This record gives sequence, C-alpha cells and structure tokens, in this order.
Amino acid sequence: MTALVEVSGAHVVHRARSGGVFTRDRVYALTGADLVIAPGETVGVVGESGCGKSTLAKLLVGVDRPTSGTVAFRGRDLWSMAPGERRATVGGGTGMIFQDPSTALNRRLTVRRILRDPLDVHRRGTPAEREDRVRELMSLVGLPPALADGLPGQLSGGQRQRVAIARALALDPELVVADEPTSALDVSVRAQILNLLLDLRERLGLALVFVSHDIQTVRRMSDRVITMYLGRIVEETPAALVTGRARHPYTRALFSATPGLLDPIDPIPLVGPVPSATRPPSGCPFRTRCWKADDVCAEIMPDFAAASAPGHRFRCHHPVQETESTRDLVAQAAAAPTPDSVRDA
Ligand SMILES: Nc1ncnc2c1ncn2[C@@H]1O[C@H](COP(=O)(O)OP(=O)(O)OP(=O)(O)O)[C@@H](O)[C@H]1O
Repeated sequence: MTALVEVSGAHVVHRARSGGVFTRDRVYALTGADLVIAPGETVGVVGESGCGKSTLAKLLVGVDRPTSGTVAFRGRDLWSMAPGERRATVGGGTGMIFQDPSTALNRRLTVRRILRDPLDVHRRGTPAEREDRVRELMSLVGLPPALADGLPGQLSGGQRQRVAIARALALDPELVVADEPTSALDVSVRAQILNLLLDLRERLGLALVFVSHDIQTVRRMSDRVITMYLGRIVEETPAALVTGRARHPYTRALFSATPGLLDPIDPIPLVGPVPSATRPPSGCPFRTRCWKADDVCAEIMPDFAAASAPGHRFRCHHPVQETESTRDLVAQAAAAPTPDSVRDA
C-alpha cells in the first residue's frame, strides 16, 4: 500500500494532572502505534472513551507530536521538518474537524474571516484569489453565499459544522480527520453532514479518518476499521467484516450490539470500566475484561497476526475463530468466570 501518512512505533505520554496540578504519574495515551493511511482511503477509528482515538487523530494531522516514534507524510518525517515546511505539508493541522463546531470556531469572526484565515496565514494566492477561494469553499459544503458575513452564533449547528468542514478543506489537504463530527449535532442533521463528508471524499479524492462512537456509521463510512483499546491499536479490519468476522474479542464485543442486524442478539457484555491509562494492565491491556484471558495474556502483549482476509490483522493470544458466531461468543462470555482483576477491583 502506498502511504499517504505512516505512523511508526508512536507513543504519546502525558504528565497526569490532579485538580489542575501536575502529579508524578504519566498518562499512556498512545502506545506503540503503527498505522498506514493510503491516499483516498477512509479509516474508521473505534474504541471506548479514553482509548486514544483523538490522540491518534491529532498525530495524523500534525496537531500533536509523538513522545517517541515517527509520523511521516508521503515518506517524510513531519517532526524532522522545519516548522514552516511542516505547516505547509499538513496545513498547520487545519485538516481536522472536531466534535463541537460551537467551540471549534471563533465566535467573534465572520464565516468569511474564519475561511480566509488559513489562506492568509499560508499566503495562498492574491487577496482576490483568496476571496474566490472562500466563495468556492462555501459552495463546496453547501453554504449560501449570503452567510459569509454571519457569525457562528447566528448559524444552525449543521451550518456551523459545514463551516468547520470548509475550513478543514481550505488548504487542499489530502487527508481530513473528523473526530466525532456529528455527535454534537441534532439527529436530523447528522445524516446530511455524513453524506457531505462522503461526497467531498469522492469529489476531492480525500483520505478520511473518521473517529466515532457510532458503530453503524463507522461501518458505513469506512473502508477499514481500527479498533483501539487503552492506547493500543488492537485490530485492523476491512469494514465489511467488522460486525461478524472481527478476530479480537474487544472488537467483537464493541460491534456485537450493532442495531439493525436481521437476527438481533444480546450484546457481549463488557465487564467494568476501561482501566486507568496511568496504570495500564500488564501484557494485553484488554485481559482484565476479557472472557478468554489466561496467564499468558497477563505476561505478553502479542504482536499482530494476519487474518485470512487481506488487510485484516489483530493482536490477541486467543482470537475469535472465523467460524464462531457472535451468538457463540455471547454464550461463552456468559459462562466464563469474571476475570480476577475485575472481580478484585
Ligand atoms: N493533554 C492531556 N494531558 C493528560 N492526559 C491526557 C491529555 N490528552 C488526553 N489525555 C488522556 O489520554 C487518554 C486518551 O485520550 P483520548 O482523548 O485520545 O481518548 P479518546 O479515545 O479520544 O476518548 P473520547 O472518546 O472520550 O474522546 C485518556 O486517558 C485521556 O484522559
């Protein structure tokens, strides 16, 4: 696969805070991430809250720097570049769409100024060409020209998210990262925004990384799904296989509750909360909630193994077999003893 962006051995470690004050603890937000995004590809990222999805997303567009490891854009390490070159390569991180457009957009700036800002900062074209580009961007995302002088507060939630999408496209990025782009919106406009993203992807040939808790949407939008658990990428699955053929128990549990299955079943229970990212469990981090875990899982984090379908790989000592249905797994999970670490917690 030709890489547009390649993340290699990336770790992100933060200093922990308590009551706004730094403590001695470290937060392991991302651990040993390897990921390749191809031009034009859509990759969905799933996992429970706190599993590192936003951290990975921010690395991909150069908003954050890895504590160790590399992020390369078309084969060139972003963080070995001079700052100006890095900004020109990834648009200074502008290719990112956040969850809540009300907080992501500067309330005091008009739509025109919001969209001109990245063009001015990066000195794209003449002032007249920048004005043309603003009009073009508004048309691309379906905003009427009359809204150019409006402030974010005068727009609907859906219109604000269209402005945020237009801003993300201002510098012609090859990759756009959307971090929960519809979760703050009314249900009625969510489908419109998702369809807009799909349409822009086709028209502009964008690669899209799509972070979401909405499993159905991820499946519908993506070519490939990345499952994250406690800072680690634990599975990469072609989207068409993710509900019934994922091999990692965590992916199967996450997708087991997918609504709309022809033959609905009870979801595989995920016992207890995600452990703290300050003290992740030894070995496989999912083992404290996994019905298949044994002693080896507490010792060793397995390397990636390839599944039978191209592009499908997972990290698990006791993967789900391709012949096992989700119904089988629900029965296994119900019959398995609760993992010690959860029972003792
Ligand atoms: N700047 C920071 N300082 C300290 N800890 C942080 C910082 N940013 C993120 N974290 C921690 O890193 C871990 C991963 O966070 P991240 O936001 O990437 O998770 P997420 O999967 O995107 O969660 P959510 O779905 O809730 O957005 C969490 O434990 C989070 O509290």
